[in-house]
Amino acid sequence: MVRIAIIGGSGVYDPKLLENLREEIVKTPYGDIKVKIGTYKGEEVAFLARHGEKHSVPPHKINYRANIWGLHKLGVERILSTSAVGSLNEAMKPGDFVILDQLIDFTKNRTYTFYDGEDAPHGRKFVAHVDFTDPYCPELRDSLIRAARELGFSYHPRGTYAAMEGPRFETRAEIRALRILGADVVGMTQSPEAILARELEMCYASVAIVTNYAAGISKTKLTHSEVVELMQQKSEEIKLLLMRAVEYIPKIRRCTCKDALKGATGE
Ligand SMILES: O=P(O)(O)O[C@H]1O[C@H](CO)[C@@H](O)[C@H]1O
Ligand SMILES: Nc1nc2[nH]cnc2c(=O)[nH]1
Repeated sequence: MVRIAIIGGSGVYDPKLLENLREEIVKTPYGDIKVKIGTYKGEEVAFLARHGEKHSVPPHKINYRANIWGLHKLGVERILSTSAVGSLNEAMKPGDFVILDQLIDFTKNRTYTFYDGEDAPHGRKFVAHVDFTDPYCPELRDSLIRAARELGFSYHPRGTYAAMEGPRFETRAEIRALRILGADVVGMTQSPEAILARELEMCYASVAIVTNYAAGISKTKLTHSEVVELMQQKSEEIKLLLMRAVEYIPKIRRCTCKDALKGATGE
């Protein structure tokens, strides 16, 4: 059973961090996913490229439900992910790591749940309203924070991520509004990825990498190539951070993520 997975976002397409790699196609009610499975210090770890290995899938077209359902089917309990973000907070500068602790969802046209009642294409045909007060697993966040601190990286132990529909970048006015609402960084993929993991009682955390200042703050035009270029510059640090964090993930889950459905279905 693979207990830990890494979801690589923009700029993180191959699991060069793992050894003895094999590829598995996992069938799910939402479609099949392709997962690479390898080992790191004897621990089996699954790797999934969020946008596909060639970044062919835009953020609003990602099959988030197949991805998360497929990892759950493999036995994954803990998911670490990367997110390339724009920063609205001067203190969070390009190249910084932000261990997200909060999320505000402004996406518009995604599929946000597995619990579609009678329409659900699997046996979980019940209604469920899960608690999402704290969207990220405290134990995984602690593992990422400890790793970033020990590696001496420039990091922020918490940050609020505004999830935008994309695939365009934001207007000046949208960023002005998001700052008023308390967002620190902005991206396009944390919703529904984080909520779907919680709905299957999996632990989830994301390390955001600031690739640019957001629209209206940046002095230059926003480009995806700038995002990928900075992610490539940071690829070694990202690999070190993720692997050190994997080592620090507690073997026993004492967080409440594993009980997310308790009380959620009204039973
Ligand atoms: O969130 P990840 O997958 O890192 O991707 C980020 O990079 C792309 C924008 O350049 C968007 O998809 C945004 O969400
Ligand atoms: N939505 C959004 N996603 C990003 N990913 C990297 N930079 C940005 C940005 O400025 N806005």
